[in-house]
Amino acid sequence: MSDAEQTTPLFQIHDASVVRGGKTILHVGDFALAEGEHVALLGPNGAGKSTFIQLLTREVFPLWREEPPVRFRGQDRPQLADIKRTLGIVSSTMHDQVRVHLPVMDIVVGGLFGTLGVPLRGNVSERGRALAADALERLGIAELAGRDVMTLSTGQVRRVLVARELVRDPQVLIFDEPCTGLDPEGMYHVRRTMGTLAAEGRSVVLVTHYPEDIIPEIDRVLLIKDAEVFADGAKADLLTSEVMSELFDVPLVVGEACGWYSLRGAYA
Ligand SMILES: Nc1ncnc2c1ncn2[C@@H]1O[C@H](COP(=O)(O)OP(=O)(O)OP(=O)(O)O)[C@@H](O)[C@H]1O
Repeated sequence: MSDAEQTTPLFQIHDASVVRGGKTILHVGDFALAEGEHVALLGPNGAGKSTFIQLLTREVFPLWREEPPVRFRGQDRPQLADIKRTLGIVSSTMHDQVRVHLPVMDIVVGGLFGTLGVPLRGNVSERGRALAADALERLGIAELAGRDVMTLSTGQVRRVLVARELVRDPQVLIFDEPCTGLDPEGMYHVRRTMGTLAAEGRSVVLVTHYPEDIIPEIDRVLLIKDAEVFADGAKADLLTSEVMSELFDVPLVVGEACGWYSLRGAYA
């Protein structure tokens, strides 16, 4: 990689406004994410977090500006295929679609085709199956390969969906509220999975309502409130009782232990 490529951010946003029904649902002044950098987007319901992610994935477009508001690796009109190859996305939307009796191996191999299972005419090479087996192994769920996905717990399905993204070897993993609906065991494993991927050198972009999801590897947090970037900076500066109370508009107390954060209500 040349020096110029190394310093070009993975994503760059400048003066991006997303308008729906005559209302600005997100405005971002300036934001840049470096290659390999991790960030957590935190904020209340309806703040604009998912819209922010959709700006990056080009599922929504900002208002036109003379200077293009969103750039991917310096390009203002990137190929969608390049973005798709670079990003892996784990969200509850995909989880909701897991309603078919298929072996876990087929679900994971399906990631190579962008389908939920292996397409009828899909020709799965030995290498494809080996990639899928390797992804399952790295996430510590190799023993699930032959299981019917419909028989798994919610937490196991979510990790299978991470493996499904990993077969394409994306440099960036976006986790959109990955722990929603999971019990403590499921949360433990999903958070550990995020740590594994961060340690492999991939960017982890996390969208969450809860500081508990922010793994120690993520140092930067982007707080979003009322369709604006409320703050962008170091976790140690922003995950404080004062800032969280202001972000969520209720009195809250932040705790920290061994790089992990927690949030509880400050009841009088
Ligand atoms: N197509 C649309 N038309 C009108 N309003 C929309 C549309 N899409 C999103 N919104 C509104 O934009 C705001 C931001 O939505 P977004 O999904 O980005 O928030 P979020 O922070 O991800 O919320 P949550 O935490 O609840 O998932 C919300 O108030 C939502 O109702």
